[in-house]
Amino acid sequence: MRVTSNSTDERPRVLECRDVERRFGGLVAVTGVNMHIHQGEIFGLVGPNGSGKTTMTNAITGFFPPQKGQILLNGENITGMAPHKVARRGVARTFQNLALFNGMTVLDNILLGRHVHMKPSVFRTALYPWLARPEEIAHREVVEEVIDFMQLENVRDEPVDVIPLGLKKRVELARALVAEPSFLVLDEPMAGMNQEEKEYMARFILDAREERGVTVMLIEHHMDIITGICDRMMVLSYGEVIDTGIPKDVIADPRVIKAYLGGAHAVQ
Ligand SMILES: Nc1ncnc2c1ncn2[C@@H]1O[C@H](COP(=O)(O)OP(=O)(O)OP(=O)(O)O)[C@@H](O)[C@H]1O
Repeated sequence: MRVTSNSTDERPRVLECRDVERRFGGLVAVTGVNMHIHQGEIFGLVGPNGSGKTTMTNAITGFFPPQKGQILLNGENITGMAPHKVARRGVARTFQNLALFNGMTVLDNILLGRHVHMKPSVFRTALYPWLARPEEIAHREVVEEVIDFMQLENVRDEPVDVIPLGLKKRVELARALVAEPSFLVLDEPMAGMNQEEKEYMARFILDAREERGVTVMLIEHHMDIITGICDRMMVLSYGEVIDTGIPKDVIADPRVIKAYLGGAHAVQ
């Protein structure tokens, strides 16, 4: 099914969520969520702890499908689709808690992000290793280019567990980017970072949009980052949307101020 935009923004909608609901037992984690993200946007998703941000991320990426509503990616209904199939459609994500493989190098962790493009031809590769060579070289080229883009050259051969948190978060973003996504979902990519590291990460996200044409959904608690780099934002509270719009307007909304002052995070 194709969906056309009926807002004043004529850009195609990469993502559209319609009346999405997800429950866990008796707990309604999100309900009645309507949202859309245009091609090329950086879209912020914010809300106090437990408001349903990660639940929406998991619903979109196929990890926990919604029980009600629809999710459309580039006009295609992907509701309930398995995560690997969503990934093959150009969606990559990072996780709130680091999901890197300790003991492996930075390079090998990033290389894992290419798995969506790798052919499962273990048998053929074992018998005829030379057939796998061109494919491996192509994967390596993408990885090298992303290592350069994310400025990880100096730590490429380090075990990932010994590098600082700011760099680990950068490795996660690099692993998502080597999948060559068109839509990137970032779940708190700046958690635990100092100001300088946050600004670096914000720059990489902006560059990913400018230089790689990626559309971004950004979950963040740091309101200064959201207002600084997002084109539009949406606020969830207790699993429901309380406002969507350009950051300047949304952070002035009394309902948003109340939700934040009632929670752990203040609007800055
Ligand atoms: N797998 C799960 N099983 C049971 N309850 C869950 C599960 N995932 C989320 N929840 C509940 O759903 C609600 C929304 O949680 P969610 O993690 O989506 O919020 P969040 O906005 O991402 O919070 P945070 O900012 O703390 O990460 C919470 O009450 C949470 O306890």
